[in-house]
Order: sequence, then structure tokens, then C-alpha cells
Amino acid sequence: MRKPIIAGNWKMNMNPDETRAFVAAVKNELPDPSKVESVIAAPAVDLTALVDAAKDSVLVPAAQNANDHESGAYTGETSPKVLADLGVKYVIVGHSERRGYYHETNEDVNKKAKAVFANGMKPIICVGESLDQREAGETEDLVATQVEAALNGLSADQAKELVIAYEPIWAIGTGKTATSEQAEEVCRHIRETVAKLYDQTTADATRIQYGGSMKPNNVKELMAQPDIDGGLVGGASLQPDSFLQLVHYQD
Ligand SMILES: O=C(CO)COP(=O)(O)O
Repeated sequence: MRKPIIAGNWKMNMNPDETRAFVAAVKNELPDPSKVESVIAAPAVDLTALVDAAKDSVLVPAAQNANDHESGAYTGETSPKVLADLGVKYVIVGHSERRGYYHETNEDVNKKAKAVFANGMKPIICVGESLDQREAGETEDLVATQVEAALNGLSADQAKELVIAYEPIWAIGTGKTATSEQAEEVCRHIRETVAKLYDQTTADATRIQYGGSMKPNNVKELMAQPDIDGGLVGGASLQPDSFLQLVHYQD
């Protein structure tokens, strides 16, 4: 059985003091990690505070990006090796904001996913279409291409470990959630794509999240879909109360 994974993506919000206060507010209220994995992806400048505050708790620290090199002349970038040294466990790769604002390509996403694995962490690989692409009927082909490119050269064992987040761009930060049927349709297609690339056993192990205006009031219905194994949550992960409601969606 795939273990559900609810991950907050704080984007460029919170400072170290706010990070410590958030962790203090949630750390003793999180669900049993054998039932739901609770993850927070903080800005790089907050990760030391996050890891430190979250030790002795089941909260799993994650980063929002990493360079594909371990060290060198890459001014302003974050080394995946240093993230791993700090105690980070997951790294979000290829978020639509990185693809859009910072021109990350499918090839970059693939290199970063490999670098994350090479340093003993797991990537959360984001895919998803714009509204124009959805309206042009391109969603399934586009998402399959993104998945194929991101997983290029990864082993079946790695495909079982990574997480794919389906985030329709038109649903991010807009309050417009994809209906659970729309989200399920694309997540099922992602699983079929993984099955074609590897085999059904591998695809059955890969965890697929939905992201885009996931909130306490829609998490249950989304998580009830057979191919949705988790959520990647922006706005609703910034407050301890709503994050706790999300990770406790089974209660
Ligand atoms: O981009 C997202 C998570 O990575 C979704 O953000 P919102 O939950 O704020 O729509």
C-alpha cells in the first residue's frame, strides 16, 4: 500500500523564528507517520531552523529546489549535498513557478532529480498544464512528456521512491481546485505513464500528489481518489491549524 504524503510548500514565506514557532505548534499533534507522512518544504534560508525544530518529531524536512551540482561556481544556488548534510529528506523539483519564472526545462528537472537521489534524498517532481494547454486538450500528452523526461535514466527502484506532484497551473493559488474527477483522471494517466516506462508493480508503488488550492475542506474528497496519494499544499500549509487539518484528513 502507498503511504499518503501531505507536503506543505511554503514557497517564499516564513522566516526562521516563524518556522520554529510553526513547528512548535504542530510537532506534538502530527498523525502517526506509519499512516500519513507529514512534510514541510521551507525556503533554503529556513532549513537549519526547520531541521533543528523538527528533530524529535515526525515532521519531515524538505527543500523547494536544489542545484544539480554538488559544489562549484554557481552563485546563489543551493547544493543538494549540503541539503542532505543538513538533514533534508525530500526536494521539490520542477515546480511550475521554477519552470515559469526561472526557465527550468524538463532536462533540468531530470538532472536535479538525479542529483537529489545521488545525495540520498527523494525528489517530489512537479508536473502540470496551464489553462491554455488544458483548453487545447493537451493535458495528458504534456504531463506524460514531463513525466517521461523527468524519470529518464532513473531505475525502477528510484521510480518507486520518488513522488510525482500533479499541479495544474490554473489551480495554484487561485482558489480554483481541479474537481476530484479532473485530478484523478490526470493522476491515473501519470500512473499509466510510469507503468509504460517501467512496469505495473513500479507504477503501483509510485506516490502521486495533487496540488492546487488543496484546503481542509476539499482534502478528503481529493484523497479518496484511487490514484491520489497525497497533496502538495501552498497557502493552506502556512498556518499550523490548517496544516494539521490537512495531515489529519483521515480522522
Ligand atoms: O503550488 C502549490 C504547491 O506547490 C499549490 O499552491 P496553493 O495550495 O497555494 O494553490
